[in-house]
Amino acid sequence: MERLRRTMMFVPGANAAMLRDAPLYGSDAVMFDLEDAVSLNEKDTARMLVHNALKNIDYSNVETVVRINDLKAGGDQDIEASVLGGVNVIRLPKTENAQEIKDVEAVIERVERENGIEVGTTNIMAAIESATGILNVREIAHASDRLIGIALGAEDYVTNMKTERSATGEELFFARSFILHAARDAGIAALDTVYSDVDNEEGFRNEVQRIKQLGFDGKSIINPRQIPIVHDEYAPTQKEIDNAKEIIWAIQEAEEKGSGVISVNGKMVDKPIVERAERVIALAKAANIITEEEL
Ligand SMILES: CC(C)(COP(=O)(O)OP(=O)(O)OC[C@H]1O[C@@H](n2cnc3c(N)ncnc32)[C@H](O)[C@@H]1OP(=O)(O)O)[C@@H](O)C(=O)NCCC(=O)NCCSC(=O)C[C@@](O)(CC(=O)O)C(=O)O
Ligand SMILES: [Mg+2]
Repeated sequence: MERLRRTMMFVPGANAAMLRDAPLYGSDAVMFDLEDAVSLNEKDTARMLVHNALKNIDYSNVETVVRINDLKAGGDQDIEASVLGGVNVIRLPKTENAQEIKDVEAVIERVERENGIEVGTTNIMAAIESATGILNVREIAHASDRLIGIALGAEDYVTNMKTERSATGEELFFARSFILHAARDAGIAALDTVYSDVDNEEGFRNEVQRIKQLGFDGKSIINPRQIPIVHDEYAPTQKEIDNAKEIIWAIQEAEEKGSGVISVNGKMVDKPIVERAERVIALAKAANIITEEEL
């Protein structure tokens, strides 16, 4: 089953208490930051804290991600500490071209080989945060078999574009659409950017509704209070669940009779509609609206 990535919560790598409590809040992924949330004089401490957290804290089903520094600024040491800690995903910030992902992959592979870790265990995510990155996102999306997703980093992106973030987000529409198309073309996840105004619940909810409608799998977030809002917006309604169940049962019945297309409540149902119904069921299970056993 496809892994859900509705919420990927940034946790500053130098904050030991936040690293400890991060998995308790219920996000789909926790993302330990060694880059911009860590000051230069705390980089070594943060790397060590993140390594120890990965090794000693039970993150259970919560996917672990580490946002590393540029390879020229300690990123190789960040990778080593994270891979040895058993991280699931390395996130490269400010990715501008495919070669940078290949370089990250080479370091990961070396660390895996040298330490008896099965080669290919560690996944990669690319965060795109500039015009150059957006224009190269198609190649980036295909740069490595380890790449499981692409994320937008809008704070750096709008700075690079010489603008600011607005409530309606029109300055991000092209970047979001381009990232989504590249991710879907490569068959990987698309993650939207952080919403920095943590106390503005209404503005955050509006943004979540917009990015869900565009097609994003989820969002990078910065605070536990943002988790229930995203999960709530991504949770299907009972009507959507009932409709999805009906579609799946009907297509199973049709396939038994040798047909791939049928009509449910007067509407044609074929493969893409079945795929959408299956996603509704997966989201309903993730939100504990229905049990794993149902369907
Ligand atoms: C925003 C704020 C200061 C608010 O603090 P507040 O104190 O008001 O929060 P409260 O709600 O009161 O906290 C209630 C309880 O939750 C605990 N708690 C809070 N946040 C927690 C958390 N994240 N992890 C675990 N625990 C947490 C807290 O310790 C407390 O625990 P307790 O005392 O026990 O009750 C805080 O959240 C925070 O630091 N967030 C992370 C910020 C960060 O990482 N920024 C870098 C990544 S973005 C970037 O770089 C831009 C980007 O690159 C992005 C891209 O690329 O996508 C681009 O370009 O766009
Ligand atoms: Mg950034």
